Amino acid sequence: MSVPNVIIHRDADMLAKAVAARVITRTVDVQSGKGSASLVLTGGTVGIATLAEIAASPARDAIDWRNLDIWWGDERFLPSGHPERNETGARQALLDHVDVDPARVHVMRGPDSGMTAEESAEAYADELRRAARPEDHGPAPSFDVMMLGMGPDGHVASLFPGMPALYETRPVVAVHGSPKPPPTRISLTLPVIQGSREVWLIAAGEEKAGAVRLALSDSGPMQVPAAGARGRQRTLFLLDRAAASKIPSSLGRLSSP
Ligand SMILES: O=C(O)[C@H](O)[C@@H](O)[C@H](O)[C@H](O)COP(=O)(O)O
Repeated sequence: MSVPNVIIHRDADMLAKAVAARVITRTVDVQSGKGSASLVLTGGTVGIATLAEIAASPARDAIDWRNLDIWWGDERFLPSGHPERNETGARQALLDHVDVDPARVHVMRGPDSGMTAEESAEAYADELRRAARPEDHGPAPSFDVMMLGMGPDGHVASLFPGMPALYETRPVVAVHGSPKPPPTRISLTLPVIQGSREVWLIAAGEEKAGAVRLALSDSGPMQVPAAGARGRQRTLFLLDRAAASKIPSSLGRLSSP
């Protein structure tokens, strides 16, 4: 697992713009190397703001949208089209505005599919398994970039502190009783997160500062799930000043003055 690199931007707005630029550049680099790329999206405020900034960027068409797989780190178990679904936010902010291949937009199904949360998690695990290549050495693709938001309690995706989902070895899990509403969710698990080539944890706001500090310390993921947010080749902690305000200054330098 890679050691996190901390990059600090002035505020949440600059953070979303800078991450958007980074997504575009990274995707173009990966596509020029191997043709297609895979990107895992996150819900949450900064996650969706980042997608809106990608949509607004004139450079967005440098991406070959037809050769991109879109996945989610987690989803709220609500019917499709529900305004609280991470998918709905991502479609409105970005996916409805670019030429993605609908067959490569891999959504986690809601109750309107007729599936229970457990069945939906299994269906997603099957989809991941089908997409995995021998070089991924596991039941899920080794994603090129996984973006993760983080809650003030240190949760990432829908992996909340102290919950059994953190011990899960299957790639996808149904989560019940989430402390952040809605209570039922579907989430990728730590082994899949840690199998990603790059993991980018994105956080803004003072209420995240304590969790950011712990996620960079040697806390275990059981207490602070974000401490398990590490990619195989690269881990970035992309923060605004407020979210970075409790980390030792040796760890990060301000990137946007
Ligand atoms: O379904 C969700 O809510 C998310 O995927 C979740 O993991 C989110 O990214 C964090 O809670 C941060 O959310 P904020 O940026 O809104 O604080």
